[in-house]
Amino acid sequence: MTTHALVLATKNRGKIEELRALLRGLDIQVLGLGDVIQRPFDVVEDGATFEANALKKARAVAAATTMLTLADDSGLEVDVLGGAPGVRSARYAAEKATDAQNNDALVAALMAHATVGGRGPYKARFRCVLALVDPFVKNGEPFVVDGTCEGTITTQPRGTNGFGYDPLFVASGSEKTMAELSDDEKNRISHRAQAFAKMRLVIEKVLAERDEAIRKVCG
Ligand SMILES: O=P(O)(O)OP(=O)(O)OP(=O)(O)OC[C@H]1O[C@@H](n2cnc3c(O)ncnc32)[C@H](O)[C@@H]1O
Ligand SMILES: [Mg+2]
Repeated sequence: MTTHALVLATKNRGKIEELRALLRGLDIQVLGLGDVIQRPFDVVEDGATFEANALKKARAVAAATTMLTLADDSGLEVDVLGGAPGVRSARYAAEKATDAQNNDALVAALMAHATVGGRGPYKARFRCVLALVDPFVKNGEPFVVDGTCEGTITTQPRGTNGFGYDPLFVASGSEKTMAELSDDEKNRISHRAQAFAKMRLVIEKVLAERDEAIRKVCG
């Protein structure tokens, strides 16, 4: 029986842990960037959409590794901020900002909004686009899926689980922030889980096709 492998085109530890948990149960070995590329490797995320950035990351890593590659581009959209931080979520406070700095910048932006009469609840959503690139599919198109998790932003951070804006995000139907949920609870409702539910079928199909191709060549 063949063991397939897939590389995750992300440097974000939080995403890696969540994607590994979501991929559990598939007959596939999951590798990180550091397992397959032993040199500095940066992809400039200058796309105008999550989709453009996810595709750019997936294509760059697939080209560098020749491996089946899964990339994630994701972020938070806050309605009263016109959809910001959006594609700039990782660098909302500054280039190379920490999660804490981004959270502080988001609270500051909402406080500034409050001083001109705006008030909560601040409707928001997490969005995730996953792109899968198989560099050996002839004339192949990448597979792209998306997922959304609706909620509101609280200006009082709570919880220590998860990553990014999780301490400020309360999913619809929940009282807790994402950072107060267990890993399993977050992985049942998150934007990443919603996207992965669609991607899972695609990965299963790719693996079945590879099994078939391997059987033909290797018996
Ligand atoms: O590009 P890679 O290497 O994958 O890692 P990154 O952290 O730069 O990832 P993005 O460019 O996709 O930016 C996503 C940002 O959106 C936020 N974000 C995405 N998913 C999140 C989640 O599940 N919980 C909290 N914040 C999240 C968080 O601040 C991330 O840094
Ligand atoms: Mg990034």
